[in-house]
Amino acid sequence: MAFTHVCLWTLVAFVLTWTVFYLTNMKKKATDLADTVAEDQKDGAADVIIVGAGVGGSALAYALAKDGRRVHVIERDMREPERMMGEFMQPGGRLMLSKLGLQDCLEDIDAQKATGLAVYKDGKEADAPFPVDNNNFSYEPSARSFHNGRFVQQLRRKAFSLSNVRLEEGTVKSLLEEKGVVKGVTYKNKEGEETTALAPLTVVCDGCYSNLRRSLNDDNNAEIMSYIVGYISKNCRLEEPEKLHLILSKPSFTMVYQISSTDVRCGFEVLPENFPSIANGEMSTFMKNTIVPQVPPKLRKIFLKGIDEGAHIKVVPAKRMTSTLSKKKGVIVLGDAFNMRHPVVASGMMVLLSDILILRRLLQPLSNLGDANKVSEVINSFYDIRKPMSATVNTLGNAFSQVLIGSTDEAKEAMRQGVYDYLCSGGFRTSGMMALLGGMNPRPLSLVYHLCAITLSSIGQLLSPFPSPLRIWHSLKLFGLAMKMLVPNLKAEGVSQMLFPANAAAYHKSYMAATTL
Ligand SMILES: Cc1cc2nc3c(=O)[nH]c(=O)nc-3n(C[C@H](O)[C@H](O)[C@H](O)COP(=O)(O)OP(=O)(O)OC[C@H]3O[C@@H](n4cnc5c(N)ncnc54)[C@H](O)[C@@H]3O)c2cc1C
Repeated sequence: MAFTHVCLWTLVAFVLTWTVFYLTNMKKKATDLADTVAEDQKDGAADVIIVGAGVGGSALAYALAKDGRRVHVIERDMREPERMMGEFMQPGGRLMLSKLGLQDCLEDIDAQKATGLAVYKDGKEADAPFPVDNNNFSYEPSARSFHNGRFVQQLRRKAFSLSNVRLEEGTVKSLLEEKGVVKGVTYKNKEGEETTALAPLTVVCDGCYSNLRRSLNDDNNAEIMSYIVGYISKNCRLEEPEKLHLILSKPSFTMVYQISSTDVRCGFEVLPENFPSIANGEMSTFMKNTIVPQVPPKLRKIFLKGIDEGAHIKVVPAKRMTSTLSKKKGVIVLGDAFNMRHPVVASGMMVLLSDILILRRLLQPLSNLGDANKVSEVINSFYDIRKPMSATVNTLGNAFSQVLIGSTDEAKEAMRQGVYDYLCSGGFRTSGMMALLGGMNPRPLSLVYHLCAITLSSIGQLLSPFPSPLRIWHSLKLFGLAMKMLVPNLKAEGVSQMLFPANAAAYHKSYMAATTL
């Protein structure tokens, strides 16, 4: 009995001692952190830490530094990236670049001018150019295609030419946090030492494979929709290099476009359930037997060139992820770490640049970023103001990607045909869709209008020449499919309030005000 008492009291004493030690230590750490933040601020340390110097991190560093902020960028790899993403800058994205003063980053990288799409389906071909007479779009209405890595290096060079931008090579491991407020990051520097950096504001811009977003959002809704498989055919030039060639092939779309004066990107979408193995040669067979025969003859030679020359085949997941605001203060997540849509609309960089423009504008009135509550207010309004652009592009991307998947279902096929007919019919339909795709008309209401028009014209085609019971059945199915495609996407984007004309006008106005310099 006495022995049990001794043991129990020893255990209680141990727990008490440990608790006191732990609490004292925590308090000391918190005080140390607060002291270091204050000390760092006095020493002229950074106002903002940016994690990642990809498209978003570099562009943001430039924009904030231009406004006089001291920016510390931590990037894990400063070498030129070699990626199969972010190779096409829509006209709307070019406008954003110019508003940020970064338009020259598209120069000296052998970027190619693109005036629109050439769309192919079942042996037919049609052009869908960007509209040239869009009064609402005050910039040259063409896109640029390029090697992503060259563009990223230009952005980095431009940002780091500013004396108040400090670039450091290092890998960020975690966010430093105190009572729900992010104070900085821990990272491994180039020498391999674990160290910390502190600033009143941390921007997480670490891309689509972001580790940090998980520590900020419980709601990690990133979903892999499919895979994009691609390679580069070298030393060749397309007959029409100024068009992005989109083939409505099966199982899904194929794309071919010039990314430099001598290089052509060839790529296609594969659905996760039928992914051929690259290692055992199934992919090569799939490309040669399934994809190549569907590539129009005028593009086929170039498409085959890369395969025959053993070009390196890359596979990138096509993800979608709706944006979620972090509840923590002192931190903003941007770019692919924040929001993703299907890459078929080639618009991730455009949405990101539009976000940077808005954020920079909203932060400008704050003389210092130390007031976490004020910064949080900015982040909340940023989330609303970005909607016209982000919701339009995200909904378009996710809906478009579902329509482009080939199917044996008659209703689905009618919708796919309907998209081709509508996009390629010329006039108002083509210019309307291409203005949305090019980011020249960031209005969700216009998108809903065009998607409803596509649905109705597809139903009209299905019912003609007369509405038999089977045709009526397929039409009802098509209508159901369209709703299933549109409603969840709109709901996920939270744009229902934007669909009321009065609200839509107000949202559009605040978006335009925030992106006008
Ligand atoms: C297949 C595909 C094709 C696409 N094509 C297009 C297109 O044609 N046009 C278009 O506009 N958009 C396209 N996108 C989307 C576009 O590429 C992205 O939206 C854009 O690159 C996102 O930029 P970012 O700055 O968020 O990320 P990134 O440009 O990926 O930059 C992230 C940076 O963070 C660094 N980093 C990551 N983790 C850490 C860490 N822990 N510490 C330090 N640094 C870190 C990385 O090294 C990288 O430099 C495509 C996407 C996919 C998947």
